[in-house]
Amino acid sequence: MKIEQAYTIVTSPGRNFVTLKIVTDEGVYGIGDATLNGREMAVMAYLDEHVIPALIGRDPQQIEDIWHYFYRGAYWRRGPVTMSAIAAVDVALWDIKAKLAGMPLYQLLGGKSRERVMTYAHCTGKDIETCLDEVETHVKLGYRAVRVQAGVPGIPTIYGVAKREGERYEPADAELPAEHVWSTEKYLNHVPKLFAAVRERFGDDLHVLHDVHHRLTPIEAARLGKEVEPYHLFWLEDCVPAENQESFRLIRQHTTTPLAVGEVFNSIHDYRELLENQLIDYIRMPLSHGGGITHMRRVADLAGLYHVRTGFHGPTDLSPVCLGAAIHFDTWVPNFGIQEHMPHTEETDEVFPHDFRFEDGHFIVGEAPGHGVDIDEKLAQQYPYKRASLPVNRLEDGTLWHW
Ligand SMILES: O=C(O)C(=O)C[C@H](O)[C@H](O)CO
Ligand SMILES: [Mg+2]
Repeated sequence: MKIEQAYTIVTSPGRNFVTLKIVTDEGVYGIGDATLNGREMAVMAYLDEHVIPALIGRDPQQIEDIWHYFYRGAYWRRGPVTMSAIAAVDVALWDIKAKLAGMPLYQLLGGKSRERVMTYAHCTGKDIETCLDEVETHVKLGYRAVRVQAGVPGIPTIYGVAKREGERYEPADAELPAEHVWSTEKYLNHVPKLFAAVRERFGDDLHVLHDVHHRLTPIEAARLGKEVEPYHLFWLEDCVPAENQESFRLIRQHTTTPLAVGEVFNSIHDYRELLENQLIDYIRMPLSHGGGITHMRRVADLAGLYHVRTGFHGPTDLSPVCLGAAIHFDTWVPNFGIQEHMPHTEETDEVFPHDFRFEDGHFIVGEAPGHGVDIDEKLAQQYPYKRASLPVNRLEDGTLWHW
């Protein structure tokens, strides 16, 4: 069997997505998500120019060899563009292999470790009250876990909170990066009040999560982790930028609040010190940025040695193809923790028909052979690419900060 054709498809049904389709000489095909929010065209060019020409003619069943061919063979290892391109190939090839086997992907990975996949919803509001009302709505929808992000007095625009009430939150909202203002002091003084209010209104059973989105220094993160301990968070996410893995030692020494890290990671090496020194509790790297299933399996196994569980990134900037593959992975992986769920628009769901379903706060994996997600290429053409950039943050004095 040979790969006869492979091509990228860019579509924007509400936001941009890049998809790789690989077709075999026997007519079986697979698809992988190659979306890298705000840098879509870089991955597309990498695939079109450097990967696809070298894929044609290869045996699609040799997933492992193809992975190493593009990882080692590039010479320039790692990085989000390279690893997203490799991930798209890898997920498409696992899709093909599972279709050839006539099995849903989770069976090929080793079968079910659970019947359903617990998800967490995004609950946001311009202030604490509005955010709590959002929590109530999501609890009524069946969610057992919620991520809470509320506006902070004195900070005009904040990560996770839509600009206008009733609007969906989508951070890549302008052709060129919007400039936001950040104040660590205002944030740190305000955010513990949010968790106190959530516990006061919803009691102890609800899992409560929060995303700091890389904005603190280690000592500030240590303070926050310590202050929110009484509210028993499920996790505190990305409390500092994580290039310096060693910095988590300081945070860890001060707090028992569980830590989740890695949505911007793309390699097992980004995690090595964090895991081996037991500095975190959840890994977040998504399949579509981290080299696909082949690589993520290794990261999850390494994490398992240190009692660390998965909590895959799942915002709308990962396409339903990534989400569908993640739900198979979540259904199989022994050290599963939770799956992020930020619903796609109806238009996106129409472009990417899928067989996973959402029920009572959980995803239920589908039984179709493969990863169960397809792309309607004709419909995809109706939504042309539109350049969209993530914002940047500046401190109140104008200093460029982490967004
Ligand atoms: O979903 C999350 O936890 C995020 O932090 C979402 C990111 O801001 C988003 O993926 C950026 O593209
Ligand atoms: Mg995040």
